[in-house]
Amino acid sequence: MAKTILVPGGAGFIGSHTLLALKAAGYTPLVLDNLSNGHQDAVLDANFIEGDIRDEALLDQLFENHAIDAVVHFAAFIEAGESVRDPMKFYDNNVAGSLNLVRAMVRHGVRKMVFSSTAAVYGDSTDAPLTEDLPKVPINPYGQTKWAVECMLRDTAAADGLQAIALRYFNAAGADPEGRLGERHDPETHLIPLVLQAASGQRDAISIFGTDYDTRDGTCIRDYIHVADLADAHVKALEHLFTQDDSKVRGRRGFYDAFNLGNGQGFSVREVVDAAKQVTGVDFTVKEEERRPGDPAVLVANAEKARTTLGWSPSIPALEDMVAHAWNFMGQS
Ligand SMILES: NC(=O)c1ccc[n+]([C@@H]2O[C@H](COP(=O)([O-])OP(=O)(O)OC[C@H]3O[C@@H](n4cnc5c(N)ncnc54)[C@H](O)[C@@H]3O)[C@@H](O)[C@H]2O)c1
Ligand SMILES: O=c1ccn([C@@H]2O[C@H](COP(=O)(O)OP(=O)(O)O[C@H]3O[C@H](CO)[C@@H](O)[C@H](O)[C@H]3O)[C@@H](O)[C@H]2O)c(=O)[nH]1
Repeated sequence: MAKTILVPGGAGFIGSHTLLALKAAGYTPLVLDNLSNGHQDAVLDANFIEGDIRDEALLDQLFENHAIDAVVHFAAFIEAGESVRDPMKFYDNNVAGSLNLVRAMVRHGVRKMVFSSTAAVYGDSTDAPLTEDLPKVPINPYGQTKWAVECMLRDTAAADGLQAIALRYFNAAGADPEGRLGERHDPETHLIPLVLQAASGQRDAISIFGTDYDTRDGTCIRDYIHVADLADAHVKALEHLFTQDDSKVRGRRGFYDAFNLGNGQGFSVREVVDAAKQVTGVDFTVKEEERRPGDPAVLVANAEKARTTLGWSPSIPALEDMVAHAWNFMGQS
């Protein structure tokens, strides 16, 4: 029988794309989303429950009524800049929400979780590319909340037999190559969709936040990873969890591991702008502004561990393809 996967945050950008990959791999996803930032119509071909991971009674009801085999947990607030301005909003949703969810899993004997973590846990590291074992020193509350949840999963694995994988995504980008889904954050804060809004005339210009970073052209460098490749990594992570030999788990000992997901290649903000101009053929206005609080200068992944342990490798590594798929989703190509 198909395994049922609870997907909190499945109506969001990465979650909705992952639903397609889960279905294609033969799983039955069940989405739980409070629609604070997601879209119900992004849930294609999966059951949807509107609700909040902080609602203990709802979680109890859900775990009682459905035979859930694993949880793939995307539900969180995601903007690093906003987390600097309103940290408690992030601690409440990301940490208290995840605590409530993990507690419910332990109560109901559901042991397997894949968790959306982030490159932001590494803070302003001078190492590039970043490996998983580097110190976790987030420089914004958002990254801090994600690292707090990772610690909770690690410790709960040791004490209560949870089996958890944290996937540390670098910058999610692109859209479903078949055009069914795309990025619809509102308000949008991410670089690529904003740049494309400038190209399509939906906004007057794009602003570059900071041109005095210690990088090759003074702007921040990020490792952009296609959302379809992230989706695929969740399937691989689940497979890894389902092939763990439970009989070898002594006593209450569980399993916890973390994997970087990126292409291993960094692009500066200016390079992203240039790629968008090339893909769209539009020469839009670019402004230069002050740094945005909470932004590390460089975040580039070493994703070797995900390749060797999970058998994952990106299939759409080119930045131009990510930009083109996002542009296609906007109905512009
Ligand atoms: N977008 C990126 O580049 C990126 C990079 C690294 C990590 N992540 C992480 O990946 C996950 C998904 O990111 P995304 O870009 O798809 O964001 P998103 O905002 O599109 O998706 C998050 C979803 O969670 C839902 N949600 C939020 N709080 C909830 C709650 N309390 N209960 C139920 N549902 C709730 C929202 O409505 C939304 O649908 C997040 O955990 C984020 O921190 C994202
Ligand atoms: O109008 C804009 C928007 C962004 N940027 C810059 O572009 C880069 C990328 O920014 P953005 O697209 O907002 O992504 P990040 O802030 O890097 O964060 C994303 O990527 C992180 C992992 O690296 C995740 O943890 C976060 O959830 C996700 O929002 C940063 O240097 C920004 O300062 C601009 O210059 N102008």
